[in-house]
Amino acid sequence: MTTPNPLAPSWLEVPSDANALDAAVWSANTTRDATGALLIGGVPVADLENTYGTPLYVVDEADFRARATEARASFSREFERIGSHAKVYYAGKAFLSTAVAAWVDEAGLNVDVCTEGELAVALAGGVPADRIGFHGNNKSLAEIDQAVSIGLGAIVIDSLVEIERVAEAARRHGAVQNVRLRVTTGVHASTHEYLATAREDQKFGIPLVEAAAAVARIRARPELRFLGLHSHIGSQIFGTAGFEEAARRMLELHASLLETGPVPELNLGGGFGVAYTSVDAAASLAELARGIADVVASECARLGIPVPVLAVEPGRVIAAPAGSTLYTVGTIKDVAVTVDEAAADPSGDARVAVRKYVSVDGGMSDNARTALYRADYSVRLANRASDAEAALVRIAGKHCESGDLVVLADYLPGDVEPGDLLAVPVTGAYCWSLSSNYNHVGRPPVVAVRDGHARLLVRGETISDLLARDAGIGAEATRA
Ligand SMILES: Cc1ncc(COP(=O)(O)O)c(C=O)c1O
Ligand SMILES: N[C@@H](CCCC[NH3+])C(=O)O
Repeated sequence: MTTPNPLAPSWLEVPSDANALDAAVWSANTTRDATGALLIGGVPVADLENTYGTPLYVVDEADFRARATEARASFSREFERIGSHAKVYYAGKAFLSTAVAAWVDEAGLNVDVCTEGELAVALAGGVPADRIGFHGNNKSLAEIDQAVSIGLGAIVIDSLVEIERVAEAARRHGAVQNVRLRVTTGVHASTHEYLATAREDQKFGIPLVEAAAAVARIRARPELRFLGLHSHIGSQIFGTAGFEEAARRMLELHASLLETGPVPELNLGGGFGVAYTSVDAAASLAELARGIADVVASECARLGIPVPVLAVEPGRVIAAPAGSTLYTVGTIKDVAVTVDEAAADPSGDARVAVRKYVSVDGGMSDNARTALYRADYSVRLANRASDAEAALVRIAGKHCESGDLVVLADYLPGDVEPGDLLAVPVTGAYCWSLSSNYNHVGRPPVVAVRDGHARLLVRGETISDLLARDAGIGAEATRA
């Protein structure tokens, strides 16, 4: 048994088996074959590497679809139990391609988009316009015009000026547009500061105290139909307490608005957290749906109002656990690090521990979350299993930036070597969608694996693609 490395974070335990695949973080159809190599959706990772190269985003299609179906079923079951009806929107920002849009459509979900790009993909994937919602704190006039012209299911108004903008577009098109109003409840969701969206001092929505006046302005426009309020408290939130508190605050306002007109729906947004490592304890969709339903039912009873139709917008909880990323190891360095407490030892007897820096062929360009939020991930050897003693590793990328890290800390078999394949789980949300071309590295492809077959969902970018976008007219002309 390996002794714990003093450089490891306190939550990270030395694994009894550094090859084990914890079901809490690996997609449902990830296994090891008889040789110890990973199979994802029944496809050997060596085949994926040979066909598509690395880095590679791999989506376990059956797992993704099952999570989409479960989201719809859990919220429908619980909301119908309290006499409501669920409208479940998949938040496309987590990860959207035309195939993914078709999967969620087939699972009976609506789709939530926040740009004309996401809208184009959802429509190209065959999602009917009336099942799409449009968000965003700064929708362009063109985006609003397009949304109204194609009869989008709902536009979420995010600021006062948008009331006029959407109404004007509807007037031009002779339409009546369904709208929601995004309200900031002041709930301080326990998540990374950059992922909290209902605190006072941020850009989304309008404050609770200004909402009634805004709704009056919406209702005064015959081109708009007020569907109800919208709240989204943030993302990667564990537990149900934040959502329940937001529901309470929203229902108070909802009830007061019912005194002056209809309010058929309430949208409580997304933000449901997932386990990124074995120590994260994420609530199940069933628990979340039950907790929200119970609070809504009791608040509506207390306020003496009918239970509205309830909308939710899960993204990460559907997409993240179904995805993983494959990398190839390039270089490895055993870096001797002075352990902090020992360094402060007056005897001067500083202790040194080794952190193994394992560098892979991707990095912050395919997974920005570690650099952006110091997000934790885990990692496993993918091309083989090994009995070697576990070593503390840090998985670094290939970018010219010391913060270019994919996995801050985990244990891998200590014989990890250049050429090995590594797999990082739970990368199905906000990895491809946040990817970049930093250092002129092309975005990796995305493949779906299912029943032993792989199919390309999104083509990777080659250096030729990047060069083709360069508007310079070639070295000769530039230098002339
Ligand atoms: C308005 C809105 N709805 C839904 C989501 C989806 O959130 P998540 O992927 O955390 O479920 C987001 C992202 O935080 C959002 O901004
Ligand atoms: N990009 C964030 C989530 C943002 C959610 C959208 N409002 C993440 O990777 O966790």
